[in-house]
Amino acid sequence: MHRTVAKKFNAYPFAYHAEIELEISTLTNRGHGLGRVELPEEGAAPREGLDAGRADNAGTPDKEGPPDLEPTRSTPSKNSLRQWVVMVPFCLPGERVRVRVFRNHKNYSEADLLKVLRASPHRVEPYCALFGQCGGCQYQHLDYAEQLVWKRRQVEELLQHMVGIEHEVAPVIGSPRQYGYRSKITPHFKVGRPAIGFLRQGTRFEVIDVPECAIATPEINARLVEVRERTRQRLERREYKRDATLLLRHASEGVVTDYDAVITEELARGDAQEPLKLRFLARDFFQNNPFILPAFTGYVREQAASSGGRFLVDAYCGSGLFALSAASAFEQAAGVEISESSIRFAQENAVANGITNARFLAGDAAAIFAGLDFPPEETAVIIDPPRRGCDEGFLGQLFAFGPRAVVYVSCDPATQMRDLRLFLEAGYALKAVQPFDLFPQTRHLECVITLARGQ
Ligand SMILES: C[S@@+](CC[C@H](N)C(=O)[O-])C[C@H]1O[C@@H](n2cnc3c(N)ncnc32)[C@H](O)[C@@H]1O
Repeated sequence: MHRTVAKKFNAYPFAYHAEIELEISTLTNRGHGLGRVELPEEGAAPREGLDAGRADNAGTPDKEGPPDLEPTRSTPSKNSLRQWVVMVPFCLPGERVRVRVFRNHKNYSEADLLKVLRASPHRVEPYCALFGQCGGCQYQHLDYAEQLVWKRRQVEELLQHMVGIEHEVAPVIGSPRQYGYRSKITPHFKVGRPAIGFLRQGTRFEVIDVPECAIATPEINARLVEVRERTRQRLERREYKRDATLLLRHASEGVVTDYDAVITEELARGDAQEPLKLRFLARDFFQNNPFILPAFTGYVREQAASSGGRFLVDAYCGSGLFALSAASAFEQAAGVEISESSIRFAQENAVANGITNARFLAGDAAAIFAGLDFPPEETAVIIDPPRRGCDEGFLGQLFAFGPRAVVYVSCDPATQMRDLRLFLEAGYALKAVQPFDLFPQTRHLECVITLARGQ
């Protein structure tokens, strides 16, 4: 793969493009294979294939930053060898691989996969021809059952490393569809470039052309042909003044491309009721895997309701997904959300679905607690914040209110675990950890944790 050569290459411990062989032992939460090689202690004679000098080879500034999980620090061993971590995308635990180093960091190196010398029994043929080039998917080469095993392990390790506790993590609930599940894609393009697609794996700025996306619904892919052609013609006519992002969103109305379109998602409910019909603006947040939503919302409802509370708060409620799917299990429900358009639709969705015990407030999540007339000891709170997690102001208000139970839904278990520490310090006990795979073939996962206030 061609890389832009710009800044000075740190050539310790490997020369630029040094080729090495190693065993992959685990996956990082970026979905990269991680292996270790033995290095002589600094000061000992360099070994074959290692360049302990500091050559002036140019480096490769276009790779992503350090992994979410710090690799284990190199530790000296008695025989003057030490372990050095090497990260390699697209290879699997148990594999022996030949790789080419493109960057050395202070305590680990990054490398590209050249050859799988001994394959994992879980290696499968990727479905998409662009797998390995496109930054969207990390796991198409790993069989689905094993993807779920590794996602569960990722949550277990985060609990141990970030929270310092061992707690049972339930097996990950998989998606009924493993390809063709995404109901929203947002291809990008850059003015003056022909590619319309997604970021190249490992880069932050380079867009690769993606004519078809294996994880998007077939309906989105059918529409993508026409959307790409129209965009290409407009690019040729120089109609765009700046780089942009297209939207294709699949809902009951079909596939829409207008950010301001009002669209409807139907959510099947297990209790023989009519499906819940949720309307929202195409530009606003809505979960992107509709196939897993009945199991996902059913679990969140059951966790909140089984706490024994009579009242429900849904913080970061969007267009009302959790509040409205759980409202019938409570006397009253209240939702809060910063997007005014989402909250307007949440109110309209309550009326349209004949739900009379739910009310919604537009504002910062922390605003829900002022004037809330629910008794805290009889209230369950669902929280589903953006990737960055909850802010301290919200958590302070939540702890001051002190609900009997909290069901914390997150698409980033690392920020969720950071917040979990604060819940434990505030006297909450961890009751259940249930990951859901809303994002098959990718490193992402959704995790639901249930907390109860200590007696
Ligand atoms: C992960 S989404 C969850 C939405 C909803 N629970 C659902 O599943 O459809 C997070 C939501 O938090 C909202 N949000 C972001 N910052 C917020 C804040 N400070 N206060 C309240 N809502 C916020 C976003 O607009 C978004 O709708």
